[in-house]
Amino acid sequence: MSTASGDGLHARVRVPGRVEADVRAAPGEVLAVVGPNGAGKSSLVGALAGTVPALGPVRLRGRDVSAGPVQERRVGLVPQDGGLFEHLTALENVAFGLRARGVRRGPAREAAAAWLERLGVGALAGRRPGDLSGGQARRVAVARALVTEPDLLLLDEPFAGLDVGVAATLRAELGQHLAATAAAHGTVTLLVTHDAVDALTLADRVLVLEGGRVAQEGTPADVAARPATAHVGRLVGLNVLTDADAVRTFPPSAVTVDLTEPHGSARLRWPARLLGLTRTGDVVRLLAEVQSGHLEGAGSGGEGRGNGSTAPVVQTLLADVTPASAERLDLRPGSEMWLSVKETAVTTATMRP
Ligand SMILES: Nc1ncnc2c1ncn2[C@@H]1O[C@H](COP(=O)(O)OP(=O)(O)OP(=O)(O)O)[C@@H](O)[C@H]1O
Repeated sequence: MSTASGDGLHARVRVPGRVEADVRAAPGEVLAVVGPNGAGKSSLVGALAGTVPALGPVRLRGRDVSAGPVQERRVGLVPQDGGLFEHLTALENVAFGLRARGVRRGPAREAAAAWLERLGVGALAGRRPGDLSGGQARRVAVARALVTEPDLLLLDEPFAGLDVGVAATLRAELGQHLAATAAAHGTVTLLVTHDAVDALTLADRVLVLEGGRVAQEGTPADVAARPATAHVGRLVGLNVLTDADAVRTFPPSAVTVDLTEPHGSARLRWPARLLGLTRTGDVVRLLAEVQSGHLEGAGSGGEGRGNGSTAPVVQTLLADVTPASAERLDLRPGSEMWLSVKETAVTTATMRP
């Protein structure tokens, strides 16, 4: 196992007329790449994978791989369509990358079977892609990329086209796999997405591309609090809370702000501290810090939620209020308050048991 993680990724990608971007990621980091259609996301992925001709160095673990043969880049690619070979079984698809690297048939199949098992599709090892559902095929494609222990994992819209529930479950599980792979191998992940939930739940940092250039770069909370472009503003108009058992999303407009603990049925609520506020038009957007271990459910269905079984984690939430409310509540950075949201406004994705 390679634990020397070197310098992670540093690439200066230039695909003339399509994209020009300086991309850096520390070992183990997950970088979400967002941007409107035609921004250059797929061109960037192709350039890093070596499938789109590009200029500029691509340094992985301190070594420039841009001049060498593509098959020698330790890059795992999950393309938008999954890219599975139709004539191979799931197991053969996953073993393929290892075989191409000279791993013998027996060990390659063993490793492939183990990864299919980890992705929850071990029982489907003998099926061909045509006999898998969209979600199952995506799991096989992810297993195929991860089995090779890549230095760089490229996920191009990994949840596109899946139905919402399948995407939510896979997203939550993928987060765990990415964390494990990052810890074991220092793998850098670059995740292209059109979905704010992906960017906010899975990424350590977000890179915004527009017109082939980097328009903004920062932590998900930074980018969500101060989006540099209208596209990003629309994209990140969501709160995401990650707990041990579930990922919950809801819009800032659904959050209610009170100075004392609110009562009422079926609301989730958190004591919070205001970090900052910005006014845009008729809306004041608040950025606040909450401890997710203090997540409290009122009314029905509150079991297992923030019940102290895991250490509280500080997370940030956005809340949109009217300028009049902000004034009435005398909100300023450092203010203590309560945030709450109706359970019906929350979308919950639970992990596969
Ligand atoms: N094969 C190609 N040859 C020439 N230009 C291309 C090619 N593919 C894409 N482009 C152009 O390069 C620019 C970036 O496209 P790219 O597909 O990388 O964007 P994207 O952000 O991935 O878009 P989308 O979200 O629609 O997939 C666009 O102006 C596009 O028209």
